[in-house]
Amino acid sequence: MSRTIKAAAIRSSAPSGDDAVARTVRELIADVRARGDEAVRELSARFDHWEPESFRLSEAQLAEIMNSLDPQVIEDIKTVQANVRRFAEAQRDSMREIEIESEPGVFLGHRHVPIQSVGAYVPGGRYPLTASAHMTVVTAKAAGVPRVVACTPPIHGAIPAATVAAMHLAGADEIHILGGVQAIAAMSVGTETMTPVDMLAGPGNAYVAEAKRQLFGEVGIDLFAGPTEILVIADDTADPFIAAVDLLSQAEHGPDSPAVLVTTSERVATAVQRHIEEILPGLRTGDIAGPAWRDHGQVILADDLDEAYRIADAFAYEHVQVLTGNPREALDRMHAYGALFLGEGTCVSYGDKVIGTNHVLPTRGAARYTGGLWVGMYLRTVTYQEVRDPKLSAALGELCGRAARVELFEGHARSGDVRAAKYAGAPLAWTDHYAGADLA
Ligand SMILES: NC(=O)c1ccc[n+]([C@@H]2O[C@H](COP(=O)([O-])OP(=O)(O)OC[C@H]3O[C@@H](n4cnc5c(N)ncnc54)[C@H](O)[C@@H]3O)[C@@H](O)[C@H]2O)c1
Ligand SMILES: N[C@H](CO)Cc1c[nH]c[nH+]1
Ligand SMILES: [Zn+2]
Repeated sequence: MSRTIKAAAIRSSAPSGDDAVARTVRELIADVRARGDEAVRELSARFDHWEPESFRLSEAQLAEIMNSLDPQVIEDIKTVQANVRRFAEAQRDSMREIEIESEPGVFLGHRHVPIQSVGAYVPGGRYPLTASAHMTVVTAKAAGVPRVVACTPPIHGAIPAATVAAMHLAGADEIHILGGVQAIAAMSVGTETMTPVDMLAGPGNAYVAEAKRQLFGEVGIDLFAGPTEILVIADDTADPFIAAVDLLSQAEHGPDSPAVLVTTSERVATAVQRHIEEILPGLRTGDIAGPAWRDHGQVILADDLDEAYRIADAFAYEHVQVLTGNPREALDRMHAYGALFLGEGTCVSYGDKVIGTNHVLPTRGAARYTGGLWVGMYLRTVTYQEVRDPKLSAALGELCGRAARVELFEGHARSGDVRAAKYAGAPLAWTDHYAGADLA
């Protein structure tokens, strides 16, 4: 029976659609819908103190930003984007297009067709999330999306140069310095200066995630990728200092980012908590990670690893780091997570920043029903069919006629009837259209 040693003061919950954030977001979307660019301008000024002549960057501005950056930053962006692209392309190439001949003369197939326009949201209210540009834009381009509109907010009134460079190098077709609900709404419903997109992708804070949730249907969305979460599973072999550092790595995302330790070792539980208190005062973002750990941090003592995996599955967290003697075991034992980080050699920060898997991952329980962003989310798997053998079409027509009439669909039934009549001379009760036709 597990024992909670440190409980969360506040529990994070899935968005309900009727809380304060949801109400604010509803009003902001309605405003952008009603007043277009005028509303976008006002909201950008209100929330981000950002009132440029144009939110969209010009070619000249892009060139200036690229030239302003340290060449090492550009080089690193290119290296990471190559890692993200390599994995995304391998995933894309694993998606087979198929065509089967289900019966002689009957062909059924599916193809993967890129979505035609995508809005890539790259968060940045608190800090520049440059890596989210790799994850959203590089992956969309690997899928073959022809139009990628990338939006990111200004940071403290300035353009986030490295993020813009990452968007540009990733192949974004339009880059706008615009954040929050106003960006999500503008890309979804369109304004005088923004042509709407077909799908939104990318993470964001609670406002951004809620805006995507409310606009889903009108546009496609990738997934619910809200405030970051981390859960560490540790047995007695784990290094508690590494566990503590890694828990805080995600707690620094925001005061609403939960960090949970599930361990089978009382020694590890105690040591991790001590190390966290030691590390926090020296962490530049300790003013965020501290409250996150205080209000959302949990330490749970499990009887054994079986129970630890069960507890971790129940959390269905975005990131699960496995610091145990046999970390690969988690691949078979766990079911609900956004991404697994197996062993001490890797960590969530590698996934966030450099290694090549996608860091846009499900939060707040969404891992129960979806994985993270990947190239397949930008592709629509669409089917087609063709019947080349008239005899088989006639047989299908008779079957269709009977099946449709069971459901009282007379119009559907007749589409089957006419083929049975035209190709096999079947008698028709409701028309003499084919009577006497040459059926050779
Ligand atoms: N799940 C994932 O895959 C994933 C990946 C990366 C980042 N994240 C999350 O993204 C988030 C980034 O958050 P952020 O805030 O730094 O950037 P953000 O870009 O998501 O949000 C900034 C915007 O929020 C809007 N905003 C701020 N306060 C508001 C208010 N009171 N009302 C209406 N709008 C308001 C502003 O317009 C601002 O432009 C973090 O929570 C992080 O954990 C999640
Ligand atoms: N942990 C975030 C959600 O996976 C992604 C990220 C990017 N940069 C830093 N962190
Ligand atoms: Zn992170």
